[in-house]
Amino acid sequence: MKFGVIGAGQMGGGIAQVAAQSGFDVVVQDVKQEFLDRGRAVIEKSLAKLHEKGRLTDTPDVILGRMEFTTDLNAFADCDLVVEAIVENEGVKADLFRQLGQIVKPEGILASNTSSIPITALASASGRPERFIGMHFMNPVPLMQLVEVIRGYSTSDETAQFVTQTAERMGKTPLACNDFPGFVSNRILMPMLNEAIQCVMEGVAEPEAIDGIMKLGMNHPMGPLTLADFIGLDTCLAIMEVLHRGLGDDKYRPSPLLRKMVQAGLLGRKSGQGFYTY
Ligand SMILES: CC(=O)CC(=O)SCCNC(=O)CCNC(=O)[C@H](O)C(C)(C)COP(=O)(O)OP(=O)(O)OC[C@H]1O[C@@H](n2cnc3c(N)ncnc32)[C@H](O)[C@@H]1OP(=O)(O)O
Ligand SMILES: NC(=O)C1=CN([C@@H]2O[C@H](COP(=O)(O)OP(=O)(O)OC[C@H]3O[C@@H](n4cnc5c(N)ncnc54)[C@H](OP(=O)(O)O)[C@@H]3O)[C@@H](O)[C@H]2O)C=CC1
Repeated sequence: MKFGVIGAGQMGGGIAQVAAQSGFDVVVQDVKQEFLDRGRAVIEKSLAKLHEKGRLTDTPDVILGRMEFTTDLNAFADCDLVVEAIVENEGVKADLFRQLGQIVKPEGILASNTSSIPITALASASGRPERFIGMHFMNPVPLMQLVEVIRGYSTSDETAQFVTQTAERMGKTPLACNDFPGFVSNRILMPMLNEAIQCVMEGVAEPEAIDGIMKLGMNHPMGPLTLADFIGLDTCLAIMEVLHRGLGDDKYRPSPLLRKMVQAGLLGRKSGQGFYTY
């Protein structure tokens, strides 16, 4: 199978890596060569770590040999499945899917790794809504078990079955849900992270204490502020805005502190500064 990935950021890189580990031929595209180089370096580091622990069936060189990195969208023409993992912005994603719908062979399936944006709207932009679906991996992709599979209004049974089987071939556990803002994962997770940020703003406790309380008290592997930094505060804000707008309830209002930090360029781990310094 030929597997396409758009975006070589933390999610796109992880999805491409796991697809190549699973034996697929993978094409990864991003808008600039420097993003591809950065993405490839992260993949190499992750593969080295997994190899060292004996968790790969092939060597890192063999896996990397299945991967092609390009800035050209036309490289997706003969892909069987293309998963998009670019910035969490509906307009930007819809523009991309408008182009992809013209480029990828008609029988090819298009999927979005969006955290929250309506799959049905992106499916319409692609011009092939029956062969369009949400394939939502979790971060960090090489370590996390879940793929949330989200059917749009017109997604066909064949498309849902193909993507479910592909997720299984990638060693993941696919779980299905319907197309509502934030799906299941982020409808439940993101208000908790937003509330933790609100606690910082209101001076309820220091970030370290908030994280410590949730780690030690609830056995969460990462505290909510560490996790928000890990996901990216820009992505967290974009998801809260989709929940707020899409569900029309003020309980999803993004914390003003979250908004201010994004405006200040404090995006978490990827910018070197968020609730913590990296
Ligand atoms: C926003 C959305 O739309 C949806 C989302 O994805 S929300 C985010 C979902 N993800 C989470 O909630 C993640 C929560 N965190 C965790 O589950 C865990 O902290 C974790 C799995 C990330 C790491 O596990 P851990 O045992 O706590 O930490 P850590 O010891 O640092 O990592 C374990 C090992 O994996 C390695 N590792 C970490 N990331 C890796 C990667 N991408 N590839 C390979 N190895 C990796 C670490 O280097 C470490 O190796 P050593 O044992 O040799 O030191
Ligand atoms: N972070 C997370 O924990 C998770 C995120 N997601 C979703 O995955 C998607 C990607 O997130 P994430 O990997 O964290 O983001 P990143 O910022 O790490 O990566 C996004 C990548 O896409 C590139 N990009 C931006 N616009 C375009 C475009 N028009 N065409 C091609 N590439 C483009 C970015 O380049 P540039 O650097 O120029 O912006 C960057 O390399 C989002 O939809 C997000 O909601 C899903 C699950 C978990």
